[in-house]
Amino acid sequence: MLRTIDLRGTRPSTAGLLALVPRAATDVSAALDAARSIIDEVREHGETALLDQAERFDGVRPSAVRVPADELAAALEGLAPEIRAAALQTIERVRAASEAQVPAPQTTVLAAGAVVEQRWQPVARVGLYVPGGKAVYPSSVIMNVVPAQVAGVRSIALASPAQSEFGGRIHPTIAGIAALLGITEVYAMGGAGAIGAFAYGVEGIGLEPVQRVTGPGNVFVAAAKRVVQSVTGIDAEAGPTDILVIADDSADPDFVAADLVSQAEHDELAAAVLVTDSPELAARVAERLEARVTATKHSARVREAIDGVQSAVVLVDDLEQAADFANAFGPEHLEIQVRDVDATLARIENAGAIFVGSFSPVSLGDYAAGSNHVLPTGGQARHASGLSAATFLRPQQVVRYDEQALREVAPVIAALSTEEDLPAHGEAVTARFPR
Ligand SMILES: NC(=O)c1ccc[n+]([C@@H]2O[C@H](COP(=O)([O-])OP(=O)(O)OC[C@H]3O[C@@H](n4cnc5c(N)ncnc54)[C@H](O)[C@@H]3O)[C@@H](O)[C@H]2O)c1
Ligand SMILES: N[C@H](CO)Cc1c[nH]c[nH+]1
Ligand SMILES: [Zn+2]
Repeated sequence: MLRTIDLRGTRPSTAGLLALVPRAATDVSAALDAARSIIDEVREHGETALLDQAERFDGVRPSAVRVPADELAAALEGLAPEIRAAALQTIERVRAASEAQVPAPQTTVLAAGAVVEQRWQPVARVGLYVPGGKAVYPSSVIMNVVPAQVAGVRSIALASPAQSEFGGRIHPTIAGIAALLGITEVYAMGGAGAIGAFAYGVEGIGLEPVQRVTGPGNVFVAAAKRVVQSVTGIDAEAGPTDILVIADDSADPDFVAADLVSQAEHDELAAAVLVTDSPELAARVAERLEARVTATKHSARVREAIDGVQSAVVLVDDLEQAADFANAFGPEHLEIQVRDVDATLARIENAGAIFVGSFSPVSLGDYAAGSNHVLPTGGQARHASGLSAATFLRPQQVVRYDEQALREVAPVIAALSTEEDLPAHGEAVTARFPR
């Protein structure tokens, strides 16, 4: 069960807190070498490597990596009505929230005839990863595709691992929801190989390199995204899930336990952390946790995650210290279940997504809140953010000066170019004003 980190009576510095933050023993950096060699195989041997890797890691050899159009059409046709309806509702909510993430273009007039515009340009082509190992993630199709479409990305490719249960095809619900969203370029490939295929392209199957790879995945997927960052953009390292709950004695211990188990269910490497100023609450959560871990379907996986070094109950003196710890941890998901939620919320700087109050569990955000569930893990939320329409957009500056506006600023350019000993820069301006 959860180990205890007792911070009561201490006031560690940020560096001190960072050293105490629980993290999995197998992290992204530990998976880098494996990811790199898997990517190299794909660069060298293309589709054959992807088929070999499916056989090796997914236990099945697909007949081809590219998913044929008729398979997508059949999957769309075969979507169960309740799944189709749930997907459509999620799509509608995620689309509405994603539209609000598109920044407005700006025009700044610095003087008469001197204008700097800022426009938001979508990346041209993206590769979206949808996990499918220990669990399959049709919801991640929506979380990837919708913001890319809202941003105006022209070319979208999607990948998910081959499933042995379906003879090497991708999971039919993933195929069906991709088709529902109008995606036609889909590949049965998983893990680091899929990320490498997106980054470098695969000749022979028409897979052209992408400019950005996004989507969640296990530690190998996250490591592969780190490896390919020099050739393609990524969203964030959205690897093995974590949840951190800040709770005081007003929280319902069963709600807290249920939420910790819900995210531990993803992966043995998932982190479940409770931070509380109430030892009584900690004890009651531990009781409920034991009952829930024993009863839940994926009990062995959940127990391994909860028992892992990455999971803990952290005892603090007060909720200010709880917020300091959360900021050092940089959780993917932060839940705040305390009496005065806004006071704690105001102290939070770092989190992928924040779930406030007793009736906003992480599972809500996983499927139906309208927020995006692809979020930075492993402390990356200290500097990165979750997937959004903005992930697929780049600000570009457009400079528009007329003759008079350039003439007015010419002495500034002359002074600075002379100071930098780059006189040709100044001459490019004076050439325009010979007299
Ligand atoms: N942070 C987020 O936004 C977010 C969202 C959803 C899920 N997740 C995480 O995504 C992950 C999903 O993992 P999954 O395993 O179910 O699916 P996955 O698709 O991420 O991983 C399966 C693939 O991993 C590769 N693989 C498996 N074993 C390997 C090995 N020993 N060496 C090299 N490669 C190997 C294979 O290529 C396989 O196809 C979980 O960790 C979950 O927590 C994160
Ligand atoms: N909790 C995951 C994000 O870390 C997302 C997810 C998808 N399905 C279930 N959960
Ligand atoms: Zn989840």
